[in-house]
This record gives sequence, structure tokens and C-alpha cells, in this order.
Amino acid sequence: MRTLVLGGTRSGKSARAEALLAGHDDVRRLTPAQAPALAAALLDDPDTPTLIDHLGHWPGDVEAVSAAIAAFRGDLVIVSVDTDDQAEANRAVAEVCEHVEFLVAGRIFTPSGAVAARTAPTPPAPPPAAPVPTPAAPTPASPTPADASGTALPDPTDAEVFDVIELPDEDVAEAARARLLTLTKPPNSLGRLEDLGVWIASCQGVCPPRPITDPQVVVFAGDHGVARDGVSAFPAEVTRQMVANIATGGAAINVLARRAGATVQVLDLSVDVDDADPHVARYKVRRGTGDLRRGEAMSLADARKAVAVGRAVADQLIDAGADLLIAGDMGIGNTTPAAVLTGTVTGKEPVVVVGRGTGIDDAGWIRKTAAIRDGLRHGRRHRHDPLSLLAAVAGPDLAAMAGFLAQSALRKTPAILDGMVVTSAALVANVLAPGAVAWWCAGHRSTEPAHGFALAELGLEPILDLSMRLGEGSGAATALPIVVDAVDIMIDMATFGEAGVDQA
Ligand SMILES: Cc1cc2ncn([C@H]3O[C@H](COP(=O)(O)O)[C@@H](O)[C@H]3O)c2cc1C
Ligand SMILES: O=C(O)c1cccnc1
Repeated sequence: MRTLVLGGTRSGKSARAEALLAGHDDVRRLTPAQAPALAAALLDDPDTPTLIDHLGHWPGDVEAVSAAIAAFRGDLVIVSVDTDDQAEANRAVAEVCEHVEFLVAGRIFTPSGAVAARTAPTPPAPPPAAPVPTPAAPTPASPTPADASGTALPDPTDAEVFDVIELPDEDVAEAARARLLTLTKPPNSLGRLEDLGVWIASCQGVCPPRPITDPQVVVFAGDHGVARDGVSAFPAEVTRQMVANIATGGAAINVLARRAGATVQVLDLSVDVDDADPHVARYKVRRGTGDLRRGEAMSLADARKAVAVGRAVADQLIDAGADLLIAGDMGIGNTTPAAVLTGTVTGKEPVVVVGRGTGIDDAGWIRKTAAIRDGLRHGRRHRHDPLSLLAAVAGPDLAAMAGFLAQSALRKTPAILDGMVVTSAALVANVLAPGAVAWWCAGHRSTEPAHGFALAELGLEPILDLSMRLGEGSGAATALPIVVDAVDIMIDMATFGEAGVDQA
């Protein structure tokens, strides 16, 4: 537990800090004189309960010290004076502390503004960001879902094993580039529309490409154990409520997909309800997840089942004629596991992959960063084993998305990626099925910071950048009409010869 105790001079900070560590008899004390060696001292021994009184002014060293604080495992209390000079350092340190307290005249204020007891011996528990009810403990998956439609869970044997992913057809790409030069426009004047047309032609293996006639959106829904602890601005019930909203056509994804001519279905992989619509829950793996902070989101068997579901759903849609796939997400708290997946695969620190999600406040941000940090500790152990990684820190919804996207590539069917949640699953899918990324484009850039790292890792440049941060597949569905336009350009534009227009 890391606590930053801020205040003016003689505000009671030091007494409060001593009280916070009163339960330990072996407290190490670091003073401003040790400032240059502070990071090293913390990194050398990240377990002994430590008091830093007070945080000196160390220009240029802010990053190293806050990284060392972030990596500290034992109880750590940092006292700092709240002055302009210290503002930058205080902000950096606050970002990596679970608790921040402000002392005024011996009174303790927490970031939510609540007044706590005078010099209480233990820090107050963080207030939940929203009234999040305690859900029932996650139950193991039923071997066969109670399902009105009679659809059984697909066979999970070897769900994580993929054949070699082939590249889209480079000869067709070449032919498509040549065709674009014959169309009645200056060369390359349609910019990225031209690249997208070439890409779809090479995915389809035919030039000109066939029109996109059956795009399909699948929203993968699930709850997350970590959402019990105030990492979202919304209560966990919203997952089930939004699943119903998507099923009846009232969500943003329904509106955007309709405009683009795409069909939407929502699948409950792991929503924490016992009265789910049997059709929506026909592939349900379990209710909710365990705690990603302990690396126990679900069992390997559940991860395998979920990957198998994603793959089977992609297969069914492609077999029925789908010519473009979009995955969407619905699950309160899911930007936390998504940040853990992204941080693990891209090797980034918690403070850079954390985002505001649905709009959490500063106290929630601190809790979320701490949860991501704990998740990353487990994630990093499974960095090279995508199935174990999904089991430790993700959930059935994200695992099914990864299976769905990897299968789209195996089946040579293009997919448009959505925001940071879906793209975190895509990162894992590209480890499961190396090269799968060649079959995907990025619909948009979400405002979530982790999304930028994920896109860079995949080498994808998003089509749109509209400051969206919703999920559900909404960014991909917004980009879909542009991909359709790119294909129609390749098909319908007249050539210079056909139109009798002179070339340069
Ligand atoms: C009404 C509503 C509709 C949504 N549609 C997608 N999300 C998105 O926001 C949630 C992730 O953010 P966080 O990690 O902060 O909870 C997920 O449910 C995601 O699908 C929604 C969230 C809400 C509240
Ligand atoms: O970019 C996303 O996918 C996203 C952002 C915020 C909330 N839910 C999803």
C-alpha cells in the first residue's frame, strides 16, 4: 500500500505519516538528504515498510522516483509539502499511490473530499466510485448451457492452436494498385481509400473486389470481478442492462451498424446474471470473473472454451456468407483487464496504459492504476503464453474476441478493429495466430491511452480519430461505410478509357 500525505507546513503531515506506519516496528526512514539515491534505495529493498519524510525537490528525476515507487511492494508512506515547487513531483507520485491524503490543521482529507478521522491509525478504505453491489461469487461454467436453441458450447480441444496464417494475396494487391491508376482521378488522389480498396481486394483474392454485402458485428459481453472495487464510473448492473439494450436495438452500436448495413448480435459470455436470455447466453462460459489482481480471472479450461466460442461464431458467420467481421465489447470494468493485456503485450507501465474508461474520478483512477499494476505483475509471467495470459487477467468475453479475430484471419475474412478493449484482444489474437493482423484494419483511435500503444504494436493506422471512447464496436461501425466506399470505388468508377477522359 502506497500513501502520499500532502499538506502545508506544520499541517500534521508527519504525525499522520507516523500513524500510518504505527503497526510496523521495522520502519525504514528516508530523508531529503537521500534524494539522489531515493529511487535506488526503493528498488534495492521494495518490501521493508518505508517512510519518506519528506519528498525533496528532484528535478529531472521525477520519472525514476515514481517508477521506483510504483514498483514498491511493502507499505510506503510519502510525505510531501504542497507547494508550487513540488507540484510536478507530487502529481507524478500521486499517480502511482493507491491513497492520497491532504492534511489541513491536523484534519485528513481524501481526494473525494470526505473528511476522515483525526490522525487515524490506518488509512481509510477508498470510497467506491459508484454504488457497486457485491455480485454473487463467480460460478463455474455449466458443461452444457441450458439453451432453448439447443446450441452446445463448441469443442474446446486445441482451441488455442492455429494453423499458419497466410498473407492476403500480394498479386491481387498489385493488380488492384494497377487498376486504381486506370480510374478517372489523379494517381493516389483518394489517399487511404485507395489503400483500403487494395487491402479488401487482396483479402478477397480478386480484383476488382466483390462489394461488401454482409458485414456482421458481434458484441461480446461479460462482467469482471475487479469492477466490484470501484474501477468504473458505472455500476456493474449496467452490463446486463446494456446487453438487453443491444439485443433490442437501442444502443449506439445498433444505430451505427444499421446505417452501415451491418447486422448486430450480442453474446453473453460471462455476464454475472442467472436469468440471462437463453439465446443471448447460448455460449455462456461462466458468470463474471475472478480477481485479475491475483491472476485468477478464470481457469485455463474456461479460457479454452471462450476462445473456442469466438472461433466457432466467426466460422458460423463466414459459412453463412459474412464478408467482413467486427467485434464489439460490453462489460462494466472491462477497460481494466484490457489495459492489463495491452500493458503486458507491449511492455508498458500501469500509469501509461490506464485511462478514464467510462469517466472515473481521480480516486477511481488511483484504484484502477493499482489494479492494473497488480494485474500486470501476473500478466508478465504469462507474456509468451496467450491462453494462460487470458486466463490470469482477462475473461471469457476478451478471450472469445481474441478467438473470433484470429479465426477471421484464418478464414481470410477481413475485420475492422474497434477501440482499446477490442484491440487489446487483437494483440493477444496476433500472438495466438501470428500474422493475423494482416487481415485487420483499425476503424478508429479511441481516446483511451492504451489504444495508441496497441495500434503501434500492431502497426495499424486508424481510419478515424473522432475522440470516441465507447466500445461496443462503435468505432469500427463508424469506419465501416468508409471501407465500403473504398471497395465501391474499385468496382464502380469508370476508367479513363471507358469515360473518354485524357490521362496526364
Ligand atoms: C451506458 C454504457 C454503455 C456502454 N457501452 C459500452 N460501454 C463501455 O464502457 C465500459 C468500460 O468502461 P469502464 O472500464 O470504465 O467500466 C464497458 O461496458 C464498455 O463496453 C458502456 C458503458 C456504459 C456505462
Ligand atoms: O476504446 C474502447 O474500446 C472503450 C473506451 C471506453 C470504454 N469502453 C471501451
